[in-house]
Amino acid sequence: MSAHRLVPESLALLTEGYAWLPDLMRAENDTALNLRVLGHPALAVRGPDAVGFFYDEEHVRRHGALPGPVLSTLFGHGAVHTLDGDAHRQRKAFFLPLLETDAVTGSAGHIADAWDEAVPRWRAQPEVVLFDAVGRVVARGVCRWAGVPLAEDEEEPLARDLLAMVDGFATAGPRHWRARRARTRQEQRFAALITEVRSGTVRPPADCVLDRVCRYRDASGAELTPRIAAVELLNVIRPATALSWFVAFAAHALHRWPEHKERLRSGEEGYATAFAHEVRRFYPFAPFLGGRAVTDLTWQGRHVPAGGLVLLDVHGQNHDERLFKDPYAFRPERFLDQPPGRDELIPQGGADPRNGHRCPGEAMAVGILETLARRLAALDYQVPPQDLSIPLNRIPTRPRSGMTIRTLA
Ligand code: HEM
Repeated sequence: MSAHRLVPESLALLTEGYAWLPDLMRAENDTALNLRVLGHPALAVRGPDAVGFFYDEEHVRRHGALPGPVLSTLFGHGAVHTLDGDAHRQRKAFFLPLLETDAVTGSAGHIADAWDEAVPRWRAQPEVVLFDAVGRVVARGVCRWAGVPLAEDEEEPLARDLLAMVDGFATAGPRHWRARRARTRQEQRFAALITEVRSGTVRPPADCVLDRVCRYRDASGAELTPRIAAVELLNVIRPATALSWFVAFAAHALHRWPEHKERLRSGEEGYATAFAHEVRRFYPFAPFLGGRAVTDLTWQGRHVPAGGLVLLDVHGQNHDERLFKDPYAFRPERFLDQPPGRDELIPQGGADPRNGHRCPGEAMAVGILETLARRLAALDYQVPPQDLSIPLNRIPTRPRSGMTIRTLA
């Protein structure tokens, strides 16, 4: 093992994307690695024990770890992602009801309805780009569920902005500037909505997400400013549209390995859940997560000084053969008899979402993906010739074509 690799890692990240950390780990044949990122010492780790190490607040803090361009696009400045300690616990409480069964079935139900409403429109079109079409379906369904008013003609522009915010967070080019403009536009729009709810001009259903964010109070008893409330409302609506990526991946999997279609259609007990987990494991989404070392840390004999970066190799862990046999085979069956271990499968972070930063929308994401994968498998469509490659140097990646389908009547 070399003590510190001196490759210009930030450059390597841009050129290698998802393969960057896993390749470095493979070269060292290890599950931990010292490296330098933008000239700073860093420690990259993976594995269930490393998840415990990474999510221990005595070890790693999030404040100051997320680059400004990521906040200006993906999460929003002042978002829950950037908080630590009591401030984080208090803010996270707003998101914890998302873990409940009601939220999972309610959101999936509304999104399923929006899918059913969209299918006749798709049948009237020669071709549909599934990635974009699902963005619109999810935006419509999740807004209905969250109590956010959305006129028919607002759906498409909202969906486009939400997808742009996710698509543009990890690049310096035009996609990034599109993402920034999208965030500014939607933060302003949602902040105005929050002001209208607080003044009584708009009356959302009691206890819906919109109602709760307007009433939420932080540790000092103060309500959130309209902008921060808008940021957190968007942190419910926006990640739901990330399901566009996973539904496009599900369509990719059904095209490559059509045998899964029948099993999804048959309604076989547990199969759709196993399929959803395998899509989240197999296909790349979050490459890694990062925080700052609170103090001088040592993990498996490797050190990182206080203030150094600690990276959790999400993509590498989801493809680690020590955890998943034959990791580059798409096999939902692996999750049929045994659900994924909490700290083994980590596409949406690890550890307990109630205590740390793990995604509070994970059960919702699985529920929505299961529901839409079943509907996709039940839909009669053809896949015309197109570029189905999934470039690993694009973050977040997707099938290049967006998965174009021709629906059959
Ligand atoms: C495609 C689906 C999704 C993916 C891949 C995803 C992924 C992630 C990841 C990787 C994190 C960071 C975990 C960490 O920093 O430790 C996260 C956090 C978060 N996610 Fe998701 N997510 C998805 C869906 C959702 C949904 C549907 C919601 C809400 C409805 C949601 C809300 C959040 C929030 C609020 C956080 C911040 C939590 C915190 O900092 O405490 N996500 N998500």
